[in-house]
Amino acid sequence: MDSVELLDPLVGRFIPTAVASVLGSFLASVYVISVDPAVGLVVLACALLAPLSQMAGEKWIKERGDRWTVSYRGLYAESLDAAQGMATLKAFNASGRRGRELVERGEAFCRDSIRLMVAWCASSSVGQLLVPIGTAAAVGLGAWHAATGSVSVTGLFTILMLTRETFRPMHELEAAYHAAYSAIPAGRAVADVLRLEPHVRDTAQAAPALRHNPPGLEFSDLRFRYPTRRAPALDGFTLVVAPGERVAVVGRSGAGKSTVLGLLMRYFDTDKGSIRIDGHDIRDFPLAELRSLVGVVAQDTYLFHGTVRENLLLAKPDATADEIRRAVTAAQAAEFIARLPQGFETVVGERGLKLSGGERQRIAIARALLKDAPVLVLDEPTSSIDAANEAEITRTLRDLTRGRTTVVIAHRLSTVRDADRIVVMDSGRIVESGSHADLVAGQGLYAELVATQTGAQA
Ligand SMILES: Nc1ncnc2c1ncn2[C@@H]1O[C@H](COP(=O)(O)OP(=O)(O)OP(=O)(O)O)[C@@H](O)[C@H]1O
Repeated sequence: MDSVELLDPLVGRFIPTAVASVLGSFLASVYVISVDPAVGLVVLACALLAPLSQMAGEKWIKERGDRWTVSYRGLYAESLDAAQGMATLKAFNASGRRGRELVERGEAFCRDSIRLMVAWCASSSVGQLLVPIGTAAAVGLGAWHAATGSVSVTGLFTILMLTRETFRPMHELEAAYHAAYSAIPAGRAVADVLRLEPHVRDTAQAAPALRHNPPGLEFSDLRFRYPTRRAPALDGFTLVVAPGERVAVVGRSGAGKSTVLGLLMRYFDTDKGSIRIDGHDIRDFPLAELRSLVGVVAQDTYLFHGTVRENLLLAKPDATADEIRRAVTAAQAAEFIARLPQGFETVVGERGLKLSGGERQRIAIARALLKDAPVLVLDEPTSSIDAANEAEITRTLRDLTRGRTTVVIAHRLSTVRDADRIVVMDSGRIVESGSHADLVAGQGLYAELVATQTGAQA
């Protein structure tokens, strides 16, 4: 946003001034040539050399300008980060430390700004010096030619007037360029963003017809590494979920559970392997169609700045008032929404009224109900809910999963016992699979996780 705004002086001021200056200077110096060729050539040479000398320092300015941009963006991002994370910084008594770091960044930014100014001043002062030199030479030569009679008094008067007119636009150009200098690195930053290619290409034209409702899912030998990581997040993940089956995926933190969801939604594409819905590769579905097939109740529900109703309509923009009422009742959200100051019209989310984790989760469930997708992914659905509400929400979720193919990603093993099947992940692949009783009896990783959690709760 900032970079776009910085382009304004370049587009709005520098470019029109540059066109007018070049044209004005050229015409004025051509007229002086017609009056006195020698004087005209001196004026034209100085008029050309002034901007050329500036261009010679361009590389120097560019280097410093690039450093200035990096410094500016870093300071901006870190200041914003510190403001947004103020509660965390205060809780860790780290706000003073972060404040000092920001001051250091600010000082570095100040130094980079001064370096850029110095480069700018040095390169522009050569050009500026050429203006009085050119004017003095033209006036001196013109006066001499008038004294020797080769130029009339009227000609000398014309030379005096037009020499000034040749150099005047140079001053204006200089001022406009100065105002626009930060637009050059900003323009590069904007171009960098415009050149970015999406990770995932939406090339499919029409969605294949589904034979089963709900459809089955097939994850075959998925291998995936986040671009910023060395180790793969998924390494040979294979899982078949039958139509209508409810499969729970468990595993230690970082095992790759949420990555499976990210790949199913095509936030990223797999490096190797494939995901199929009802036998069709997910890349054969247009992205919008694919995402309309999958409902997600995520770990942390994001509420946008808007009313409760607007947040619910995100799932189904044309939902009727009756559909909304039924969804919130089934998600057990009706009661707390009724208690809000303006009910459904209460503004929530950023800068609005904050809701508790459990209330947000109920909204997420209501959204999933409204979306009514045949495939459902519950990503740690009860992680932000207290034990008293957990049983109730778990019951609601069970109703929600009826008649849908469901993948439950869970940390709290108490929430997955009634799944049709539990699969256990470790280092990006499935290492165990079976019912709760089978897995506990197997004395493997699942039994270990259960023992750890039971021990932690005891
Ligand atoms: N956006 C990302 N960029 C880079 N690495 C990531 C990203 N998201 C996850 N990872 C890494 O990929 C691995 C798998 O992460 P993932 O979130 O899938 O695990 P998880 O089993 O869902 O963990 P948790 O239960 O803690 O949510 C981890 O090593 C994690 O650090």
